[in-house]
Amino acid sequence: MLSDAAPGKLRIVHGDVLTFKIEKAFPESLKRPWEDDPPNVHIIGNLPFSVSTPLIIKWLENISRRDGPFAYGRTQMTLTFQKEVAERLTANTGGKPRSRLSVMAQYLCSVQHVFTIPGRAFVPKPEVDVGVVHFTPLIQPKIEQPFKLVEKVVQNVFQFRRKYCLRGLSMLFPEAQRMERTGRLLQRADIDPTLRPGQLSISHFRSLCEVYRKMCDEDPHLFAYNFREELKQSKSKSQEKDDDKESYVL
Ligand SMILES: C[S@@+](CC[C@H](N)C(=O)[O-])C[C@H]1O[C@@H](n2cnc3c(N)ncnc32)[C@H](O)[C@@H]1O
Repeated sequence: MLSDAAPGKLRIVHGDVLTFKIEKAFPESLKRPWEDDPPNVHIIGNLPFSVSTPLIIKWLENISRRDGPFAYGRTQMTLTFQKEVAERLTANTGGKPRSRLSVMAQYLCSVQHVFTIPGRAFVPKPEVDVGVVHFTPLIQPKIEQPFKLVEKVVQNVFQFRRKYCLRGLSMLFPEAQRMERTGRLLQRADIDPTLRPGQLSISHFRSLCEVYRKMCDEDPHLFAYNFREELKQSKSKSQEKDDDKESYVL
């Protein structure tokens, strides 16, 4: 009905936004160099919250690679989120909602919580209020390292959000050299180890990512290191030892 009402002006595509190739949806002529003003393509979404949060992570990674919807240039986005997620996306350093999402969004985009829509504006009324967030990709990201590397550092820092940042960062390193290498990372990045995750600014994260990148270049196994795997392996080794003991007793 909508496309009939606006012939030639509106095309409705039925599909899954998680797999739809937006980079093929518009003519090539709309493409703009990255450094120019944003192109005449705007993503507007009011999706279920279970879709919008994984989607923004996927689109942030697309921004870092300048592909997907950002093959047209610095495509702007206006999306809705649960209000608390909108507050995390836009939180400043030291703010209560400061989180992994704040750093991941703000190192790549200028992010603005434009307004909040009260839950009562919707039928049926959701349990939560809705935040409308506007994103404009930055010409120059504030951290110039691969997305996955930034994600790994940020994720590790925020996994112990009430502890000193030292705690989460230490999990980037194998247990055997954990304390020594964490100390070296913090010293080389010139970061106070007793800062809490929420107190770290984007430029603190930039220094941490740069030094961690150098450490990964020096040790090619480091980036693949996952402390959960090490934990699992050491648990299964001690389980094996216990099993051996039991069979001896039997
Ligand atoms: C909150 S409603 C918004 C409806 C309408 N766009 C509006 O703003 O009033 C969310 C809509 O997202 C659609 N949706 C859910 N998952 C989707 C997905 N993976 N891809 C595309 N649309 C999706 C639902 O069918 C539903 O129509």
